Amino acid sequence: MTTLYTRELEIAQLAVQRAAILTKRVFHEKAKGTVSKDDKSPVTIGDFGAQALIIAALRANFPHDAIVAEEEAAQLREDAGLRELIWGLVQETRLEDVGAEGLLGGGVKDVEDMLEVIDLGRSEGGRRGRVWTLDPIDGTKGFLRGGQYALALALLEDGDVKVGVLGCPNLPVDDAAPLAADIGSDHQTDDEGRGVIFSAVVGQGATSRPLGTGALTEGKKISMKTVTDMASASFCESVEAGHSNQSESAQIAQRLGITKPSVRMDSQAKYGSIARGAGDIYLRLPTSKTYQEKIWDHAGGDLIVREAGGQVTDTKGQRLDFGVGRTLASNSGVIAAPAGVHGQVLEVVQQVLGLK
Ligand SMILES: Nc1ncnc2c1ncn2[C@@H]1O[C@H](COP(=O)(O)OS(=O)(=O)O)[C@@H](OP(=O)(O)O)[C@H]1O
Ligand SMILES: [Mg+2]
Ligand SMILES: [Mg+2]
Ligand SMILES: [Mg+2]
Repeated sequence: MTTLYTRELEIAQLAVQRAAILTKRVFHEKAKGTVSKDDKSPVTIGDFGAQALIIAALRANFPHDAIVAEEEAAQLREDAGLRELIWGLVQETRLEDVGAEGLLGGGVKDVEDMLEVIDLGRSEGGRRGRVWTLDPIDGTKGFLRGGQYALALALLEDGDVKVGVLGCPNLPVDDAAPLAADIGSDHQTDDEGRGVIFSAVVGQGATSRPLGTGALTEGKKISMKTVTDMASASFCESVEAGHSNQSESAQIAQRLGITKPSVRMDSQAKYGSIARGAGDIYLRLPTSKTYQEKIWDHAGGDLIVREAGGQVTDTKGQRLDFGVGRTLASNSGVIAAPAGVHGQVLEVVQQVLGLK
């Protein structure tokens, strides 16, 4: 009998939900109006705090699993003020539901233990065994401007994504809500109707549910839209021009006959948005030969899109390979689209990039 990953999914979702309580609090109390990620910036506090809370839950429940996470504690070891600030937040953050909080177990003993917990995320990853990958705040720029960001957690087994969870505090709960660009939208004063967790287990489909503050509420199956007419399709890409080549994506859209402008959004909220049919295609085109994408920026989204009826490859048409270490060293770019049109999109991407 195959493993159902029921417990992994539940713990991952609750851990993400709890950490989102911290990131939202940090945003409301500290982040408004801040624009950069300097040493003491709110996003730094949110990054470390969320990483500590999520890894503490993984340590208590799955003590033998390896973890590949974005942040490491070195900076905190140097800075007592920052360390104490984060420790205060970590201690105070609890799920409202006592049973749900109890399921997460363990906890963090003291400041030193918090640093150790953060550094449990330093695994090199690889092809063997169970490896969790975590981005405590994906889309740091989005977080700071009150736009899209995600708490991203996934479980790999022998290099394959088995469980993916994306907590998106600023996306609409409603799967049918229209896709909105990050820039120019003002989410900063309005939490109502926002906050969603996307999740998927391999072979079991993808789900969305409201991002609450207590026990998990019931999930709904999500699926990608079937694209029958490219003229009305929509595509998402990064906000930052340095993260994806936007002049090439514009040419690709034009050749495909897509008439709408791209929706530019930070973070893996892009994967969640196309998985629930709010958008159709996610393009991330390499901007430099040297930057290697990180596994925590894609693992959860990759599984959620594939389980919702999509295909995810790089620009060479190869599946993303999460088993080569902390980066996607053998891939280049990302093309995520409904299975029915992925081949057509890939073809045009390869023409425009001169790959064929
Ligand atoms: N040069 C370069 N090229 C490609 N990707 C890069 C690059 N530099 C950073 N990153 C990673 O991009 C993550 C954010 O991706 P997004 O798609 O959200 O980008 S954007 O913020 O919307 O522009 C971002 O994740 P976070 O650090 O978690 O925000 C980075 O891991
Ligand atoms: Mg990231
Ligand atoms: Mg991050
Ligand atoms: Mg970062």
